[in-house]
Amino acid sequence: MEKWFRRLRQFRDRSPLSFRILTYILLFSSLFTLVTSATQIYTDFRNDVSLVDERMSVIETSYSSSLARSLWALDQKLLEVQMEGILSLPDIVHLDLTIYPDSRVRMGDLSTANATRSSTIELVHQTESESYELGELTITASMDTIYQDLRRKIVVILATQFLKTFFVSILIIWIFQHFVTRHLQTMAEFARRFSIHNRNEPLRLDRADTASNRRDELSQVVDAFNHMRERLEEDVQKQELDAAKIRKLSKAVEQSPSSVLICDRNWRIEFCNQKFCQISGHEPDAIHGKHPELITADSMSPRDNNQLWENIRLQVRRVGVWQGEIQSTRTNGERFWQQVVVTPIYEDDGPATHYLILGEDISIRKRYEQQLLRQANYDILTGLPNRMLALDRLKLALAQAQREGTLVAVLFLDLDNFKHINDTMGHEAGDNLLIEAARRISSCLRGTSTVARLGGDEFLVILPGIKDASATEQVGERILNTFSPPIQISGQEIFVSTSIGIALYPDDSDASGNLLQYADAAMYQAKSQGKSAYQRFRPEMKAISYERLQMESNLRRALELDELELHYQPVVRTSDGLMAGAEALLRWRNAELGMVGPDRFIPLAEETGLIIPIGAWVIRQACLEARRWQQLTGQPFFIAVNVSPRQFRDPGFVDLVNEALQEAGLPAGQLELEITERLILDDSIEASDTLSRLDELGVRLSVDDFGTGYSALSYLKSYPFDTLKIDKTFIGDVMIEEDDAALVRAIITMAHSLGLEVIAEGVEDESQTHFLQDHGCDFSQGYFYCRPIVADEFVEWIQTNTRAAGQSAT
Ligand SMILES: Nc1nc2c(ncn2[C@@H]2O[C@@H]3COP(=O)(O)O[C@H]4[C@@H](O)[C@H](n5cnc6c(=O)[nH]c(N)nc65)O[C@@H]4COP(=O)(O)O[C@H]3[C@H]2O)c(=O)[nH]1
Repeated sequence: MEKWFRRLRQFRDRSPLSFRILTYILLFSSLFTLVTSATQIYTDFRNDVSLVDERMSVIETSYSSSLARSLWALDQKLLEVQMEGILSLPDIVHLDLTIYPDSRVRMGDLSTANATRSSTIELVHQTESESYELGELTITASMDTIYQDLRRKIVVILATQFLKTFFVSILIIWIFQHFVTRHLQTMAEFARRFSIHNRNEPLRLDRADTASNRRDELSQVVDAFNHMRERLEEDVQKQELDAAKIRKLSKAVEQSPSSVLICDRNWRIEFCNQKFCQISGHEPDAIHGKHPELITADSMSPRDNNQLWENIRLQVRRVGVWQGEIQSTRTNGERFWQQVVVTPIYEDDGPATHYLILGEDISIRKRYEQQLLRQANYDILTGLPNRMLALDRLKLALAQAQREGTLVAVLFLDLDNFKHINDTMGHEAGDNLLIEAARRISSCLRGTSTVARLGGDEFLVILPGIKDASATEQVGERILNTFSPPIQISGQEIFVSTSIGIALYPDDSDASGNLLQYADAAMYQAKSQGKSAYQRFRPEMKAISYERLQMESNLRRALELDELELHYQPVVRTSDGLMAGAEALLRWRNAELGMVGPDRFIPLAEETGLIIPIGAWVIRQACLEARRWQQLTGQPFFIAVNVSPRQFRDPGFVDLVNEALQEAGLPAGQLELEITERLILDDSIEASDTLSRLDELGVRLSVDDFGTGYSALSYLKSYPFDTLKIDKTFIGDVMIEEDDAALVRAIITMAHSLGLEVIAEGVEDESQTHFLQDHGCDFSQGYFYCRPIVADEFVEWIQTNTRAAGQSAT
């Protein structure tokens, strides 16, 4: 028994649901069996009792009249027989016959019956007219058999029903266990094991894969599980994708090149990225929860700072964005500029939940802008206001003078020997000279005056609020005096003077443009009258100024109108006077100005930049002519062309030379470019590069006017020169001045030792040719041989020269 209980307990623990179902089935089926069996038993019992009653009633109907007759007839024997007959009937155990008035007959035994049931019959004799009550018979039936039967039935039915219920329950339990519970346990186990990390295995039940199985509820639950698993899988994958996206986005924000601040709805900093920390110097923890106004707090007063952030807040709320440039301070105290954009972040359609503050360090751009602004208004070299700012100041001064009834003086200054110094000592020296000149001019003026550099070596001085014109001349005098002491440039003492032109408002003009123009004209006048002087503008100077302007505008159209022409001066071999080449020299034939020499218009062309197209025309034309003459004479021939510094520095210069050679079909070795010493002394990388590229082309390079500059002879070794041209000033005096003769001898020797050929320029008489021949000068050029002549005449000269050569040869 104990064993059975143990097993039952195990079953209960292992399969509580089955156990409970078993219990319920047992309980309910037992109850049900009990009720039905009780009903059945009761019904049977009632039937048995009815049988007894029926039997009593049969006795009444069948025996009452016969008994009454036996009594009427007083037939005791028959009466007993009849009563024994009744007593023999089933269950009838006792009869009690009462005979009126006072007799009684009893038959049967009542003592053995535990439960009885009685019925009394009236015994009446019926005649035709009367009826006589003779007595009554009480019949007692025993109920013991019925009750015994009832008990037996109860026992049998209960036992069989219980057993049946029990076994049916066991069967149901087994079926339930086999078909349902174990699968439920599998599902439970699956659900227990199921997690985000263990979600790949689908749920499968250990049962046959039949059509009916596939349709049943368990399959539906399995499908639901697997569907849930797939959905979860999809959700997890989506979540992983979302997470990856979020990771990517947050990395992008974190590593963004712009600084990022994210504030909550109350403008408290929640997040800042690396860039923000890097540019501001703040640590994320230190600013967390603080207001972003801290980024501008040290750059302005607390009031302005509050105002700024209040404006930002209002604009972001009204317009949805604020952007602007703000100055911030790094934690190390350094100021910097940021381009800032502030926008709200919305979630769905609700109000702003956060604010995004994007910043970009624009300090470099700001500096650049300030620099550009400076460059637009100031001269980079000297730091003085430039032409634009000077004009602005002049206009302001004029307006003020008009209000106050005062005078304004405009002084136009030009350094007298700047060009020469720049040419001979190089750019750097020229720059230093300009800086020093700016300093000296400024030192002569008071605070309200303006000194500006207009360009090149031109300066402008504006003296506002003058009461007396003589004050202007005093300033002019002071400026002239300040240039008296020599200036130290490149280790040398240089004397520089300036020429000053003065125009006065309102005496000369009330327009700023005119005042400048008049002061310029006065300056030219001062220059032409011996330099280092100042001149007040006089109306007749307008004409001179006009002429210069006229020349400039004419020169602009010279190329177009085909007014330029080249003259050629032969270069001969000094030893025999035979033609070796020619130098192309530019002339300008103008209808109004007549024949204009290069000394008059080349500086203007350089100043205005016209030298670039003019110089290009010269090189092209010279190459074409050289090629033509070579074809004509059949002799090798070189053409020398002058190159001005501005032309040489033009980035397209080498290409131009190459194109000119290609167009003309002239071998590069037959073109010689004459370059002044100034260019070479300016040891910029560009100059060196251009010389090398020209050398690579095969073009010959010569140093023009050698000896006039502050020659640093070392350059002759560093650069690819082929020829050295001794300036005509030395040749002119070679027979008179022993110094010059010695110098020329030395130049020839030195050039030869460096592998350079020498051309003597400005040979005017025969004695000079002999000198040059004696000292081995390679080539000569000068009026002695031929003046510069036009192309057609040059062809004739070639023929004459060739003929003369032929004669001297025979
Ligand atoms: N007193 C004297 N002078 C002589 C004698 N032989 C030649 N000359 C002159 O000396 C100058 C020589 O040219 P440069 O030194 O290159 O000096 C040239 C050159 O620097 C420049 N130039 C001429 N043509 C051009 C050109 O096409 N481009 C550039 N950039 N400059 C040019 O103009 C300067 C003056 O040219 P030009 O007036 O033609 O003056 C020429 C020439 O006419 C002589 O025996 N005695």
